[in-house]
Amino acid sequence: MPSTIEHTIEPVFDKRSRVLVLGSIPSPKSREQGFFYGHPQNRFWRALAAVFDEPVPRTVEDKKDLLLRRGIALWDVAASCEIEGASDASIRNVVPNNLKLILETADIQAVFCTGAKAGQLYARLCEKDLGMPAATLPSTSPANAKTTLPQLVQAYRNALSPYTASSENAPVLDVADVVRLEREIAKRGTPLALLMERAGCFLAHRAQRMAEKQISIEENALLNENDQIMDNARPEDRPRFIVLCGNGNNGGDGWVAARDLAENGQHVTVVCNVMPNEISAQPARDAAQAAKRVLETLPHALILATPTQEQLHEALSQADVCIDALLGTGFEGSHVRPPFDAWIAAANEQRARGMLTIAADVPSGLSAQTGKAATPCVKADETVTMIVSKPGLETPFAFAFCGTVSVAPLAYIDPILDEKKESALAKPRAASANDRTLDENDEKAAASDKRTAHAEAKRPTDRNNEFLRAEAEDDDGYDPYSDRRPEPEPLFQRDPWS
Ligand SMILES: NC(=O)C1=CN([C@@H]2O[C@H](COP(=O)(O)OP(=O)(O)OC[C@H]3O[C@@H](n4cnc5c(N)ncnc54)[C@H](OP(=O)(O)O)[C@@H]3O)[C@@H](O)[C@H]2O)[C@@H](O)CC1
Ligand SMILES: [K+]
Repeated sequence: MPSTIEHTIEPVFDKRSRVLVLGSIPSPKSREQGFFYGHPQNRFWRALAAVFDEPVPRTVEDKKDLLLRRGIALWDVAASCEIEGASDASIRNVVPNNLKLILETADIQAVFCTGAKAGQLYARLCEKDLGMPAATLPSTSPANAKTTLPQLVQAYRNALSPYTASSENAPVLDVADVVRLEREIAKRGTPLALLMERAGCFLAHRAQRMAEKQISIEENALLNENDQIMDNARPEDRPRFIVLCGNGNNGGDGWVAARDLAENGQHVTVVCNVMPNEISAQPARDAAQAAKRVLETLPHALILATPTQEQLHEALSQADVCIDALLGTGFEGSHVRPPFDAWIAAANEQRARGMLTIAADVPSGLSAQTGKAATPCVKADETVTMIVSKPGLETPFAFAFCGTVSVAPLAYIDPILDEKKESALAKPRAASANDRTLDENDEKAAASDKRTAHAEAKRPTDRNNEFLRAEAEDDDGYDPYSDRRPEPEPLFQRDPWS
């Protein structure tokens, strides 16, 4: 029997939205959850996350954050209709939503419908009024079995990418400003604990992607139907992850990443110097305690506390991918103190033997502010830096330690940055990167831009790409990815622009 239903979920949009994505009407499961595409088998959120190479958002807050960060407005065509269950084919007597509400606020440049029914309804009831045609994308519903997840991802990527925001344009902020920014984000409703949860999940996501490359899984097998990456691999063939966790909040990111990897069925060893209840930094202590409780229940997870040098070497020698979460923006000094100095040396040795390393926020031992490397300093293949980039990661020689730098967009910061423009919170990532930033010292900013542009030009995006590797070689043939000490050693104190 058809029943009449009213749409009660608020649309998601703001003045920065550039593309409008419309379904027909929320399914019973979505109505129950109070948010769009809520059925666990619906592939909308998995496809969207894959388009932007992000972890799949889990909560309504994560989903809203992703949409706003990427400039996507989300609603449905119907404000009310008659429908049988979740069957689009049974939809009758549709009263459309007032979509003009969104167009009055945002400069929408394209409209997409998530399935044929929504497309037909839009064309019949909304197109004339709005003066914009809509393109129809394949439905993400499990009922649309003929379209696989990789096909969905491709279709949504092609459609959305020209209009949506990329994290490559994220600004560069001084470490002190990042701390202020984090507090401001928390004040506006995303607590530090949630930022850490997202940071850890981003790290886990990138580490899994790195492992996929490492074990050469076919590109088109990366996203299988269940999005359980590498799920088809036999347990003994799965990659092994090691997570080096420090005693501060950088370590907290590592504990969350370890928990997330283990929950995804991966083999994980956490190496730590203190147990979670001894961590004084918050939110790291709570996050690490929660992670420990989960890890202890999983047979493929191991916690190695205060290991001997032999135990550490043994654990590293079995790892395919290492997450370095020892020291982040709180690191100080020209030397890393024991025992982390020995841990870093051991991790770098193992990397030279083929283990891949991914650094949380900044390679441990590298100053996020100046780019100066301490003794010793982690050499990473990739650095996942949180929220925004930091000046130290943009210095000319930092990429010898950072590898590829990617920004994990943990929160929707554009409104904050725009408001803080006048107070000179942000400065641009590259000379042309964006125009919403100011600096109190124009000369300093210009020098920083020049260095940034230089670093951008020199940073290889793929260490396996021979051309990029060749370009990354300095004049003396120094390859930053090798473990040979450069001759002459590039000193961070020496400003190549002076
Ligand atoms: N705030 C947030 O909500 C979020 C924060 N986030 C994350 O937090 C990170 C910043 O965390 P943080 O400020 O706790 O500092 P952190 O980098 O862990 O370092 C402190 C530790 O380093 C140690 N240490 C220092 N110098 C040393 C040396 N020479 N040699 C050896 N050890 C040394 C110091 O030791 P201590 O001086 O206490 O003995 C202390 O234990 C940031 O990078 C990001 O990853 C994200 O999750 C987003 C949400
Ligand atoms: K780190």
